[in-house]
Amino acid sequence: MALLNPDEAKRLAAAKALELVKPGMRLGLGTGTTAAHFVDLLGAKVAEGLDVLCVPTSERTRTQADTYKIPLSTLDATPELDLTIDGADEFDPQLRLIKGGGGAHLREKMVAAASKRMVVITDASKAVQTLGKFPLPIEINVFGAEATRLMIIRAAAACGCQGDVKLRRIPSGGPYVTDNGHYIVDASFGAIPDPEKLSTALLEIPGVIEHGLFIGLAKAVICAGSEGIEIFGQLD
Ligand SMILES: O=C[C@H](O)[C@H](O)[C@H](O)COP(=O)(O)O
Repeated sequence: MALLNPDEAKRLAAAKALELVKPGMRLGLGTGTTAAHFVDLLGAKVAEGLDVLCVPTSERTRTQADTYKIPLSTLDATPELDLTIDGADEFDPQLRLIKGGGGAHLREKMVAAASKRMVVITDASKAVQTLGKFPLPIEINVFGAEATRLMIIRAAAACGCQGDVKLRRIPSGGPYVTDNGHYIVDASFGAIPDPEKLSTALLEIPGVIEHGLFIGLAKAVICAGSEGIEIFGQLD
């Protein structure tokens, strides 16, 4: 196989994930550049007559899926899903993830948790031994955002995590606002020695809505590198 660039690798992983989709399935659609390849490929199948019902994890994905006329639902109307396909910012050997680089991790986690299976699609650059090189996104309430940020710093330090915790901003300088109307802080810890402990500690902070650590949710990772596909975990 010819060497793949990262975007070709993402598309290859998305194409492999498409093989898991069967007629009649209720699907969760992830967010991000890798998930967008999956939506493209799924859209082509829907145009050929594939019958699926999908719940998007962001307004961006909803808009993209709409352009293909992919039948869409909500987690309220379709609260139980068969399969979610989504990207990730990092994954480790235990299939723990960091997600939320695109700000969608709250809906992504809710949709993944409502699914029988979550399968992650990535390029090889996302594989790590220890999570944390990618800044951990933490969605927080707008009210008292600075107080919450300081509590996050203290709670993280007690879990062995230190580093900048910064409010995410848009290019014009204002705070980034999620689809849910919240802010995000990005925590540059470098390494997260105990993701389970950090997860619990963060969720105990009243202003924290949801963080981007996905633990025990991904059943498999389809990882495409310059030489082809590697599967971690169980695809079915
Ligand atoms: O909020 C965004 C999501 O968690 C994405 O799935 C994640 O950031 C990976 O995105 P990409 O496929 O663009 O690297």
